[in-house]
Amino acid sequence: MPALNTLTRVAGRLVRSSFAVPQALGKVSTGPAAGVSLNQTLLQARCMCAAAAGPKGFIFRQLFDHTSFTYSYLIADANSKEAVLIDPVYELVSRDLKVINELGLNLKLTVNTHMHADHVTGSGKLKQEIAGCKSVISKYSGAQADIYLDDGDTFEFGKFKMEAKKTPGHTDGCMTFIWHEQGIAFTGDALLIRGCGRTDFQQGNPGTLYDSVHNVILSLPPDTLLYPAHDYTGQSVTTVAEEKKCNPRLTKSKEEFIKIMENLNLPYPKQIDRAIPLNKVCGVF
Ligand SMILES: N[C@@H](CCC(=O)N[C@@H](CSS)C(=O)NCC(=O)O)C(=O)O
Repeated sequence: MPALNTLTRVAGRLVRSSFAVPQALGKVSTGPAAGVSLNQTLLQARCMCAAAAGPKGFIFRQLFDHTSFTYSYLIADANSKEAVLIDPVYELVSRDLKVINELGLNLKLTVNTHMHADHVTGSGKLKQEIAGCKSVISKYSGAQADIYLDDGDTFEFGKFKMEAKKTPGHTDGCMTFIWHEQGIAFTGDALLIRGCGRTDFQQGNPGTLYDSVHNVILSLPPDTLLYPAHDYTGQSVTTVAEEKKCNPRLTKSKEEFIKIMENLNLPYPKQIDRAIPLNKVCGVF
C-alpha cells in the first residue's frame, strides 16, 4: 500500500497563484437543485467549462446526485490534466467517466470525505474502469482503501495540493479537505449549508462535531468557500462568514447545539443497510 507522503513527494511541484479565484468560482458553480430548469443547469455547466479554461489553471466541476442529494467534486490541474474526484456516487460513475473523458482528464484519486451511510461510493467502480486510479479515505473511517489519510496529510493533483483535516462528529472518520491556495474547503457531512451532519449513528457525537466545525472549518478565513457533500435545499456553496452568521445550529452554544442534535428525529437514510457494508470496502462488489 503506497504511503501518502511518498505520493505527495513524487507528484508535481506546488505553485502559488494570486488570482481572485474563490469569488469567480462561487459565481459559476451553482448546482442543479430542485426548481432549477435544465436550460439553466446547462448554461451554468457551460459557464463552468468556460471558466475551467481560464487563467487560474484548474478545472472545477460540482456534480449532483438527485437521488441521494450528494455533491461530488471533480477537480483537476488544467495543464497536466491530473484529476481527483471527491465523493463519487456508484450509480453516477458513467456520468463522471463521460465528463472525465470529455475533458481529457487523468483521474488519479477518488477521495471520500467519510464512509457514507446514504449512498454507495463510486470509488471501487472507478478503480475498475481507470487503470492506476486509487481510492482514498481517512485512516479512522473503518473502511478499506488504497491510501489512508491522517490529520494534516496532503494529496496532490498536478501542481495543486489539498490538506486533509480530521473533522469527526458525524462519523469518526470524517475529514474536510482544504485547498488553502484557492480559499476553498470540501466539508463532507461535517458542515452542510445552514446545517450539519446528523450525529445519531456511525459513532456520531454532537459535542465532537461542534468542536470540529468550530476549530477546523469556521476557523478558516471568512471568505473561504465551503462545498458540502449534500444539500437538501437547492443551495450549492457557502462561506465561513455566512455560516458563522446564519447557521441555525452552529451559531448556538455547545450545550444548545447538543440538545438540537439529540432532538432531530430524522428517519434513517433509505439506503443505509446497503451502503454501509459496501462502503466498508470502498464500493467494490
Ligand atoms: N433522506 C435521506 C437521508 C438524509 C440524511 O439523513 N442526511 C444525512 C447525511 S447522509 S448520512 C444528514 O446528516 N442530514 C442532516 C440533516 O440535518 O438533514 C436518505 O434517505 O438518504
